[in-house]
Amino acid sequence: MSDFIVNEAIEDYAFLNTTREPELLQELIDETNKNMGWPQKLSGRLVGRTLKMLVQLAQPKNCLEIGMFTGYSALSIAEGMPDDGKLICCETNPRAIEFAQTFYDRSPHGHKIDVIFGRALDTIDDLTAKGELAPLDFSFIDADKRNYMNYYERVLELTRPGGMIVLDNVLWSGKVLQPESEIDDVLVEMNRRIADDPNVENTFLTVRDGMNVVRKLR
Ligand SMILES: C[S@@+](CC[C@H](N)C(=O)[O-])C[C@H]1O[C@@H](n2cnc3c(N)ncnc32)[C@H](O)[C@@H]1O
Repeated sequence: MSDFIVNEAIEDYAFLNTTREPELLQELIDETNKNMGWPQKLSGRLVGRTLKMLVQLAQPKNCLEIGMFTGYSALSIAEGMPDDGKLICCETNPRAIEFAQTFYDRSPHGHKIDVIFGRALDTIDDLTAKGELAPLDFSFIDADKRNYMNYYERVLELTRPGGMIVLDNVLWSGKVLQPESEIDDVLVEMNRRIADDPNVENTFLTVRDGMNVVRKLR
């Protein structure tokens, strides 16, 4: 099934009428396509520029990314962050980490990014035990969908009131309309829980495969 559920011509039109990402990120896309398995995991311009815009407006200092891959979204987030901001990225693929680091080393925003190898839930527990994670200002959740509810709940606890959480792939290629698998059910339940929670407000964007933008109220 395609990752894109918006009409392809409309998707192309939106892409062509969105600010281009910096050249380094275009190079990162090309190199990911050439060198990495499953290059379609990379979120791309529409998601990346949306993240950059949100971060540019909110100016979060304490940020978390769950699921970094080759660093496209991380560099998009870092680009909008203040110079003294910190983005902690959780990733389990050592090759993706090595690849991403070569681009962070070349980016004027790379110094804002710290990568931690390992399963995100373990990393969150470790950092929380050391008092190094909360209060979060901004988080981007984009790793294994089976754990989405766990990620969301942990991150929500650690987010300060007024902080933001963005979840990618919340339309799950449209499978949320006719869930058939356990993973489909996780996405459906999580989207419903967010919309019903009086402690947050959200907007569900039909950008690419769906981005849920959540703001913690209290
Ligand atoms: C969709 S990709 C992320 C794409 C990236 N955010 C971007 O926009 O380019 C998901 C990533 O999550 C990683 N991942 C999967 N399970 C994980 C886990 N339990 N903890 C941390 N990362 C995980 C995968 O290795 C993969 O690189």
